[in-house]
Amino acid sequence: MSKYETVIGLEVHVELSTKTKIFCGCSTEFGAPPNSHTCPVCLGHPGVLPVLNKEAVNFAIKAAMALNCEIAEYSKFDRKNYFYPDSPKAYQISQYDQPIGQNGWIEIEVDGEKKRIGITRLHLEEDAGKLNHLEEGEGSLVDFNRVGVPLIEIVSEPDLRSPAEARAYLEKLKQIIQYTGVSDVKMEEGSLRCDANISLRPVGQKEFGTKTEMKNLNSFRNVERALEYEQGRQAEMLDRGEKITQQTLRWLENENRTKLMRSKEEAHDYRYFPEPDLVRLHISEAWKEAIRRELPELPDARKERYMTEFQLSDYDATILTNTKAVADYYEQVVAANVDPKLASNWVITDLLGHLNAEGKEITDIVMTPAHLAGMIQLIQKGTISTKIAKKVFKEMLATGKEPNVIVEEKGLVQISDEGQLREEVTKVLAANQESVEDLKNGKDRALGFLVGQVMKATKGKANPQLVNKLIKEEIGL
Ligand SMILES: Nc1ncnc2c1ncn2[C@@H]1O[C@H](COP(=O)(O)OP(=O)(O)OP(=O)(O)O)[C@@H](O)[C@H]1O
Ligand SMILES: [Mg+2]
Ligand SMILES: [Mg+2]
Repeated sequence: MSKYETVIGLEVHVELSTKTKIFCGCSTEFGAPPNSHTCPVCLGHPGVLPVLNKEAVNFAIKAAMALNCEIAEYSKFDRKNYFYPDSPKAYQISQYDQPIGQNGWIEIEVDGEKKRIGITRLHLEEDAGKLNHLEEGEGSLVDFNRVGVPLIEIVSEPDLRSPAEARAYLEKLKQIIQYTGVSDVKMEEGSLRCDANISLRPVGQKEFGTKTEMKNLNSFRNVERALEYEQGRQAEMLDRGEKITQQTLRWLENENRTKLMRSKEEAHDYRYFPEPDLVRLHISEAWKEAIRRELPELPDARKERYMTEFQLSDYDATILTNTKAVADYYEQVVAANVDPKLASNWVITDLLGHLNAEGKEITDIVMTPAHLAGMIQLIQKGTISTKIAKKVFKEMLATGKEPNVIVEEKGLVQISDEGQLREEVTKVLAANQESVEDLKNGKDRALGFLVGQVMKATKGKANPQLVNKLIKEEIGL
């Protein structure tokens, strides 16, 4: 047992997938040539005025609701002043004392234990530009395409107690946001970013210790690693009797350590003041209701439903509801009147297995849910065996053709004709006398072998149950 307790709070920035920026009509598209999506408003030219993008507000409210936040009746924007080359105005329009959402929570599960993590606030703000640092001494380039892309910042309570909990929180947060559809939450494209705050305190102490904040965390794995590193560094300092100073640190992934960026500023350093160019927002009950009606069923509820409605295990239901796209796909398969458990097996083992191996998303494939459902129906009806179905499945993925067409074209219909199969069985038995003897002497494994031989002889098309029965009949078991 460590003598210190770890305390972690995360700040997560999520880019909203509106078509245009938060205060002007520029496109938010990712990957455009540098500075091609800019205008006098997002570049902060003199005399221009911001116009609030209503969709960004709708998205922020939706996300806040999904995170169980109270939605403000009145919300306003504030200027956060700082100079840095990524910000052409030298201030960021953000929200200070009246954020869109407050007092929310999400539930995480680590090592089978469930825990609620509080969400202090969710506010709207504009993104900054992107700096590209050249070689040492060569300077930096700035790309303002990202300036003014709408962001929500989600600040957690310092409720997390380990790097593993921090990771579980991030995964859950990402999942919920992704379900709401307000962002694509891709950390690798920067549409989800995380700053991690961490402090240690002697076990049993009430007051929190002094925290440090880490930036430049570009994957969930790195968030966890950086927190583990910083937890160790702080513990060693405390062991030596040293004081932690409040600092902002940069995570150096390749060196597996943090580096000082700056000693941390306080809120008053930013000279926050109300944004004079934007009116206060009034979020009426009717507005809230309209958005609440658009909220989809969220991951936890959906998982519970899969367990009760489809009788799936906790494990299967968790995997199927991990992303909304997969859950939707699965449900469309089930809706076409196929056995939910069988559908679950095909989606989890075969479909997700394929996507994993190919590094693809479910939206990238040509096999529709109706096709998969059709194939499972062919198994249920006994038209094809499970073994043949694997071939059909591959073919559906490769060509996007309907299962019936594939079965027809390739002549894959299962042989269930007793006469025809008995002929095959007799041949196989004659050619494998040794196994026949083994089977007579009670070696059951020989049966599997003999069935396998018949399957082979029929190129997998024989109905295995029938072959089983016929072999036993022929041997007289
Ligand atoms: N002693 C502490 N140890 C660990 N985490 C803490 C501690 N105190 C606060 N935190 C966490 O630090 C985060 C502070 O985020 P917040 O956005 O409020 O402030 P900030 O980082 O100072 O502001 P900025 O947005 O300008 O970076 C929260 O997630 C909070 O839970
Ligand atoms: Mg913050
Ligand atoms: Mg911060």
